[in-house]
Amino acid sequence: MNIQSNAVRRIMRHPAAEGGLSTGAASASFAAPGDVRPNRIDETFRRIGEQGGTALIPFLTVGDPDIETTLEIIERLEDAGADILELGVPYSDPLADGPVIQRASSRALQQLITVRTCLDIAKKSRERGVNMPFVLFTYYNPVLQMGLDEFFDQASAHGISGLIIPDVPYEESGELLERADQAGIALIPLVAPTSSERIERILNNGRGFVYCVSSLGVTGERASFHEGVDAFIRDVKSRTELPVAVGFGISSREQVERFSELCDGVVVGSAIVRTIESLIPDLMNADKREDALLQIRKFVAELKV
Ligand SMILES: O=P(O)(O)OC[C@@H](O)[C@@H](O)c1c[nH]c2ccccc12
Repeated sequence: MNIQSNAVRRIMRHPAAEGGLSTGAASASFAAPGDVRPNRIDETFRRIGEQGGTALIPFLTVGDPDIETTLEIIERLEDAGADILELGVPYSDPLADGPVIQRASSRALQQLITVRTCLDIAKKSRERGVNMPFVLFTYYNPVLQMGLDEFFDQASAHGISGLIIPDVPYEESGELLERADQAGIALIPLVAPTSSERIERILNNGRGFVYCVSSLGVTGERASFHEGVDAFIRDVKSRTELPVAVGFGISSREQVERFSELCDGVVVGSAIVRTIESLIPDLMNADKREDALLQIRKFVAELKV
């Protein structure tokens, strides 16, 4: 199938995601706060909300196991029904990540993946007809290394819609929020069951969507979640007009279905990264590559509710 037909196929599946076509939404279910320009993340949640669905938000580590494979996996994720994609910038000290994503970061760093590579991947994916909004996930150090001016100029130019920086607390994110707003990029806040009295201030400065962390600790598949997680998500939902997504530990359709009752989106990272990891030998084998890519697509398609 040539790229042109891929692009057509993708646009036909997500016409509203193009942003150029009206969804006919009389009232936005989820409005960007204040005068912040709505971006494609808002449109995506609104479209899915109107359909009574839940946004599926995969995370992958860019460049794991290599750049071309990441590009092909991104296409399969969209084909599988992913609605928004978290593009993870590999980092040498991923303090919030469990062993699966730590290993993926190490493999990607061996490919010399940088923030710029990740932005290039975003641009190349667009050229290949991928429509879903991209959320760049990065620790703060790579952004500092690049310089804030250059980072936001390049992120905006490469079509990044959202940004998650887990190691910058809300209290120190004033300049980042200002620059992200200027660049038209949603700085997505993370809230945890322990955020308590800080939640109000975090939500008041939220953009794009609110990322509820389901459990304490680091990323990684879980059989159970923080005991008060349902009440926590309901509380966050009651305090914001933004869409609310939950992540950390989610790895099965049953878990996605459970959380889709409570929120507007579900983030799945480690389970997808581990699936990719388990298939690396086949992904590197020309005779088995296509089947391995199909297995990744099937795994993710099973998570779409
Ligand atoms: O991997 P999990 O348990 O499915 O959780 C999502 C997570 O991968 C992704 O959102 C993420 C990757 N690294 C992070 C660090 C902090 C918060 C979130 C993240």
